[in-house]
Amino acid sequence: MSTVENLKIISLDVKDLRFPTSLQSDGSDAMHTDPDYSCAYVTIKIATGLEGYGLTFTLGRGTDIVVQAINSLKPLVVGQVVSDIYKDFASFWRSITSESQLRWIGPEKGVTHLATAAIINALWDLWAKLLKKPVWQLLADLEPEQIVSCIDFRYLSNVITKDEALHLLTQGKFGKEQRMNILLEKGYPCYTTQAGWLGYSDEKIKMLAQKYLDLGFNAFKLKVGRNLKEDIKRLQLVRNIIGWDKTLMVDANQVWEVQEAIDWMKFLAPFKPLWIEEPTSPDDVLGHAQIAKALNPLGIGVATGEMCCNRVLFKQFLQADALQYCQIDSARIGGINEILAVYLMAKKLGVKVCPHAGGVGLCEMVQHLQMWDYVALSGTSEGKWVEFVDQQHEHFLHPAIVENAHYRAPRVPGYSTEIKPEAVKAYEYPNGSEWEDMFSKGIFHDPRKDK
Ligand SMILES: C[C@H](O)[C@@H](O)CC(=O)C(=O)O
Ligand SMILES: [Mg+2]
Repeated sequence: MSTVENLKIISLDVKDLRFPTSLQSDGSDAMHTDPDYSCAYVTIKIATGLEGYGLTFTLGRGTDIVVQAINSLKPLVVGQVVSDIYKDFASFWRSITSESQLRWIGPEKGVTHLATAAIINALWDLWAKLLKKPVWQLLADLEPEQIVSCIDFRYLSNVITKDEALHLLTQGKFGKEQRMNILLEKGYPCYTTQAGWLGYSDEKIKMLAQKYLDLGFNAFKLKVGRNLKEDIKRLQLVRNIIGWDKTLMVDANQVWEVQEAIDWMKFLAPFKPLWIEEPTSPDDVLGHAQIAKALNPLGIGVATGEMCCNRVLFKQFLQADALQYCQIDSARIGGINEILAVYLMAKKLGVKVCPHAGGVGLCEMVQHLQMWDYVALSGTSEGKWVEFVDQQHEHFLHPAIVENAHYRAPRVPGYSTEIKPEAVKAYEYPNGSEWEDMFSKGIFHDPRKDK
């Protein structure tokens, strides 16, 4: 810790970055038909000039609102001494999430929590750079007491206490070195959603399924939920290509009623999906539990988490057997500190964590978390994957690297969150050069004209 003593945060800057993914229907699903993958991108600078980068993922419109929320939290960050934050990270995290007036517009959910995630992610990037380690290794090297000191256990004690967390983390130390070596050699398994976006033509789906099969992928996720006949046709198309020995997942992105989800999935069951993801409202714990119970005899699990608003809701999903695959998302809840709590609860209750990724920077970040889990907590990658989508990585200075359907363990210090300055200039909304160009060609409406 000595190298980070007395360093003050001197600035926090945030930018609205948007990529025009809706043009090709990249990222489309039954609920989100035209996403422009975007992010609120935070830069935190300390007195030495070192910068930490963090972001939260958005779908285009609304990113400006997250930017505003980040600016509202800024006074709580600028002027802080980083060593004070990292010595008692849980207290700092609580100061951000429980600010007595701002919390009214959350608390710990929605826009304010996305803003928290971007700031907290930047602070982890900074910490890892100060210690010259990738985040996964920083986490793996922290003593159990230090990990626990990052977590706000408020509202969790009926499922996990600090002492239980310490016990799980201490157990996780056995075999850590060996697992680190395996990770460095083999990487961590991933599945892809690249072939599955709902707005893609059948030809494109077939071409991409074949491409990723040839690249060594053995697990594929398809979007469903708009039209049952279409779903059946597409699942058949993809099964024809990948065969029956590969894993298939399906994702409805919250479009169904509870009974509708059960009925629809009975028709998709012959295609042997491993899980149905987000079958209904992301807040409906008991609805998910009902779906999970009904689909269990068909061998289909329930996956959710990418829109689970905080650790408390994750707790209830886990308590109620409402999910079999816990999909933490690196930018939805309040950054690494809160996600650590979810991993610990999932470990205690024996639920597999298969992180959501794919959106801008999500693959870059979440690979670190799952690698830490493998090395220092659950100790296994059996039956687990991190999602992978091959989009927007070219804009990152140190992008996620996938080879043979495995994420390579990042070696560069930080959280892999730094976006190239030229990409920031081109895609800042609405004044970036790419946006100016698209507005001038009439490809998108220029919002500045509405003012
Ligand atoms: C709108 C997003 O692309 C969403 O469809 C992503 C998602 O649900 C997933 O990757 O899973
Ligand atoms: Mg999903």
